Amino acid sequence: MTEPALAFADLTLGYNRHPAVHHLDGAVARGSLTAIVGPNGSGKSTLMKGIVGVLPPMDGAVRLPEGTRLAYLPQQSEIDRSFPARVIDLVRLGLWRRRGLLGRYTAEDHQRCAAALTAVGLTGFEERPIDTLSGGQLQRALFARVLVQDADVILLDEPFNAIDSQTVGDLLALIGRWHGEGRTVLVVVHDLDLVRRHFPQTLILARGLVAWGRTQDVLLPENLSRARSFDEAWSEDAPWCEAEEEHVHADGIPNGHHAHHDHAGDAARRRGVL
Ligand SMILES: Nc1ncnc2c1ncn2[C@@H]1O[C@H](COP(=O)(O)OP(=O)(O)OP(=O)(O)O)[C@@H](O)[C@H]1O
Repeated sequence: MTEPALAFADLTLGYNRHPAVHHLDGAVARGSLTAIVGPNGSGKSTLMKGIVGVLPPMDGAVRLPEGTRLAYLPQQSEIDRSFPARVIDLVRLGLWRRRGLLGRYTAEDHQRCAAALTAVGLTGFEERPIDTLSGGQLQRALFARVLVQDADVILLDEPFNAIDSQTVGDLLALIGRWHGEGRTVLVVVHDLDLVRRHFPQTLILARGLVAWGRTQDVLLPENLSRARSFDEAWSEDAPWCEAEEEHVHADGIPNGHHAHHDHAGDAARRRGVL
């Protein structure tokens, strides 16, 4: 079997010792195109941040082959648009691993950025300040940055949120192109019709893993209702549970977060939800 593009080994991620993604195991095949779906607050963005490494694991690990080049687009709400940058500056950021932030750009770099802007339909927007772009135009510029990055693994967090249908179609075409080039792409998506039409693989998350595999095998009513019932079970104010037997290390010492498991995950598990 070829080495996967990335793998999760009993991965638990969270904030202030509150787990938000629990005990995730599995591998993402090289060159696969996967939709990550789940209700609000189910841990999708948290998983993305864990893969990129901006959020270190509370337990377990994300395994990436040495030298993997990652590109990550956070949700638009996390992007600082007030920064005084032009579209071309934003796109050139995709070159920073090769050139450094103050690096001199080569003729090839200029050509690469121009080609990326053409590919996203933003030729002529080079000098535009990013705070003057529409949501769809900003998303196109961010996709141009991803194009320039030339990454092996591409992570996109809700790239179609509040975007007009023409732009959604253009961005989907770019995602299809990356998939055709053998890159591994993971995309957080809310629109299940869109997932069915464009994503061969789906991972359903509800803090724990609900289902993961071929989209037609995974996007089933029973899995979706299991994921939705997580939503109903979740309460920020719920009391926490004690450590669980199966998560005690071989040396008998509980994992850091297990002593304070959140109630929602356990309530859901008791109901056969997770
Ligand atoms: N910086 C943070 N500090 C504390 N808790 C956080 C932080 N970010 C997210 N959380 C919590 O972690 C849980 C998972 O959030 P996450 O953003 O990963 O969900 P999501 O599935 O991406 O949701 P949505 O579909 O609404 O974007 C939520 O309960 C959220 O409140």
